[in-house]
Amino acid sequence: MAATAPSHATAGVESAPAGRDHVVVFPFMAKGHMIPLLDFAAALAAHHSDICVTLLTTPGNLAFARRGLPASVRVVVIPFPAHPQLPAGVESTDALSSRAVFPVFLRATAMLQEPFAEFLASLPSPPLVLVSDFFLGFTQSVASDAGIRRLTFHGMSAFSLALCFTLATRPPAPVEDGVQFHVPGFPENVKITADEVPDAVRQAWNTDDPVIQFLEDEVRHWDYRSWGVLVNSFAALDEDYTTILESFYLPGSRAWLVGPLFLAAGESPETKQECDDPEDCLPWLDERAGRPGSVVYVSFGTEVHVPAAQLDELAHGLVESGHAFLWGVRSADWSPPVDTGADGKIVRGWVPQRRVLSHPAVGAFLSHCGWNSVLESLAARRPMLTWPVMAEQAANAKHVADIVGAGVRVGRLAKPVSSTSPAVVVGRAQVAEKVRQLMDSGEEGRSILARAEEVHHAARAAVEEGGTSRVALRQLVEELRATYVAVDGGGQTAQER
Ligand SMILES: O=c1ccn([C@@H]2O[C@H](COP(=O)(O)OP(=O)(O)O[C@H]3O[C@H](CO)[C@@H](O)[C@H](O)[C@H]3O)[C@@H](O)[C@H]2O)c(=O)[nH]1
Repeated sequence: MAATAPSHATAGVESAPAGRDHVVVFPFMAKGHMIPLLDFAAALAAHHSDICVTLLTTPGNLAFARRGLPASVRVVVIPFPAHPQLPAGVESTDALSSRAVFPVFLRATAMLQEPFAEFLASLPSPPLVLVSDFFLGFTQSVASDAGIRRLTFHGMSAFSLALCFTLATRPPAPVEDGVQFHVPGFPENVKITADEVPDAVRQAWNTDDPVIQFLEDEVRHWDYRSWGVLVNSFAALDEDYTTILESFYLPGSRAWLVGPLFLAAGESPETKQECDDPEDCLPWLDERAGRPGSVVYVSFGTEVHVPAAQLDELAHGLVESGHAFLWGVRSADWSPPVDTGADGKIVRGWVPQRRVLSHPAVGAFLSHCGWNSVLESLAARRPMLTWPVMAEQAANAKHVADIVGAGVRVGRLAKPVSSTSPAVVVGRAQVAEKVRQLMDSGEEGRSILARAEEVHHAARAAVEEGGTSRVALRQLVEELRATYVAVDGGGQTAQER
């Protein structure tokens, strides 16, 4: 690799990092993938101050990245590739006009290979490790060529990831809708239905969707060759699935459960002051602080597009439930068909979700079950109303509601099952009933709350001194350091597997 005219710029501290004390983190440009890796960078900097952490991102993501990081993490910016089908300035999936543009976005991010290679070539010595998202599969080949080990990150739980890998390689015999089946290698009591199988896996069985092809190539060719896999979860929630997960990687590779990463990161002076609350959600909740646990927080994350007909039913259902709600809606052109009253707040902009969830006025989270939302909700002792839509969210809902017992199921897919069929709509009566089931302090609601409380304590314990995640982070650094050797003449590190 030639190190001529590198096309990257450093924003932050300028010190030239030495290999053995340097970790490079490269997140995919989607909020649900970026946030946990920002937290990983912050956690590493907080607990291993002798390591220099460099976060790699693109210009359009710089401000968001910087806001989530302590000043000690160095940020390097590489240009986002121009793609004829992608409007200039769209550098994160939450800015995509629809899910249909996602394949184009993936192709654009694959073009980051060259500036990424230039960046690595400009380093004085190979870093201790590269931590990069599986969507950036090219990072494996570039790092490998440069004699650098790569730790892959998927954003998912060990449960969902192990499920994806197992079912992708061992499809079950056809089963009817709603019939539960056992997944090879999983504990006997864990059974799932066909519609809980993650989208990418189900589609891979019978379509040639371009996104699925991309993901399959990423995993088969690159991901399984990683030195290990970083998981934003913790042993009490996910240890039953780590052995299955590890079996897909090269012998000796480990799944490192070092989360919840936002708790492991803690709050630096910079991130503590930074609270992006453009819609004044927190003051609105403060007004309801006298009624602890009375508000349902509603959000479908940063990727899901919910059809207007479904949003209408949800609005009616929330009002009919009689409970207060705070709802972050992504669709700019949708208006509620019903007067939501003073106790129903709908916001369009960014919600400071973690702070909202830990606010005393909030009692539950109606969520699409993105993995970050699951962790944030349970860590804040908030039980969940699960409403998965896409990706591995139905598996996460299974995990929360049936395996952990900290949630009530509201519905499943709000999206059309095919391009010609109408969206599946969960009716208002069902929404209202499920909200009341959890919020009306019946016996079931109390036992679900108790489970959320247990997960909250386990999550905190995991990241404290001596906790499973804190120990795993230390072991990860120790093992990387113990096996670090500079590049040999053939461009391979001795420890490369
Ligand atoms: O207004 C908002 C919206 C989101 N968030 C944060 O954004 C993240 C959203 O992540 P997540 O809940 O995981 O949802 P998605 O953005 O939908 O996540 C994608 O990535 C996840 C991790 O791989 C997957 O589990 C999901 O299925 C996939 O849709 C969380 O940290 C939220 O706290 C906010 O703080 N404010």
